Amino acid sequence: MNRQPPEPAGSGGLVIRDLTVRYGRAITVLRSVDLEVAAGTVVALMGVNGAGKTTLARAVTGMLPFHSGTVVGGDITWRGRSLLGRKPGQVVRAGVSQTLEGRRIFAELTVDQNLAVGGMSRRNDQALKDSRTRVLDLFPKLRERLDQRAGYLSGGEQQMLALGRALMQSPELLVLDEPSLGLAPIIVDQIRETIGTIRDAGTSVLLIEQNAMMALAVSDHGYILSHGAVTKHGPSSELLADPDIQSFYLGLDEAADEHAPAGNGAPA
Ligand SMILES: Nc1ncnc2c1ncn2[C@@H]1O[C@H](COP(=O)(O)OP(=O)(O)OP(=O)(O)O)[C@@H](O)[C@H]1O
Repeated sequence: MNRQPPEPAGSGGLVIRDLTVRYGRAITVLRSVDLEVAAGTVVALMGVNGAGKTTLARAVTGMLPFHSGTVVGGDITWRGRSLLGRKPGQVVRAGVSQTLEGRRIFAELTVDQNLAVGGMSRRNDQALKDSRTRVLDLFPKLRERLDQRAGYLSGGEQQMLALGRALMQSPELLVLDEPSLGLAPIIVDQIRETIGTIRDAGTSVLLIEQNAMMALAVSDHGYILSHGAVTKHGPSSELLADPDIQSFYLGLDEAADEHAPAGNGAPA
């Protein structure tokens, strides 16, 4: 496994600086967020429901306008160039793909057709074929079910298909929104291992997760988002040892539930 210290993101990775995002005219959801994903690393973004994790993913992937969201301050650069104002297709062509929260696959299409849709913006047939082979090597279960309707796959297989579809673009950065959501622990372990494999093959990952244990186990660096602001960040090994994070996010303190603030009140 590649555990070299990450290079500074600089021009090689994703750099988010002072990002403020609003929905409509009045709802400010992200406040002056700074975050980096250096090339070749997995970065975990964690936080409770409503902290703003998905909003950050939308800002990166050009999806905010579909949700009446606007970047009102700061910048997001990828390989040294701003992503602000780019449409989702342009972001994908720049090398950034994403999976959406809740495993959104096309249930009526077959596994193979879902993968084909994932590779649609690739013009080169050979590149498409190579991507498909790489994805099926990574997920042998999908190869066995190529002609099956995606809606009949198990939850874990659907998540693998969602990941595989995003990988059809051979992205340099993959943004994963809660890949462990609703999955059994054994499947979560498989997804975690797959994320490590994807990173080792050279794709950086921004992993959005409420499952902090899983996220910190596979990531190099982690960020905690609370009420739209980054309240803590550091190497994942250090966050795993942090008493606040252990008690609130990892459930390692039996009293955590009693002391946990209500709603979105994660420790600052
Ligand atoms: N289109 C929208 N219009 C107005 N408010 C929104 C919109 N989308 C999200 N929000 C609000 O923004 C806040 C952050 O939501 P977001 O989905 O980014 O959080 P999250 O950390 O991803 O939560 P979860 O883990 O539950 O998905 C929430 O209060 C949510 O209600």
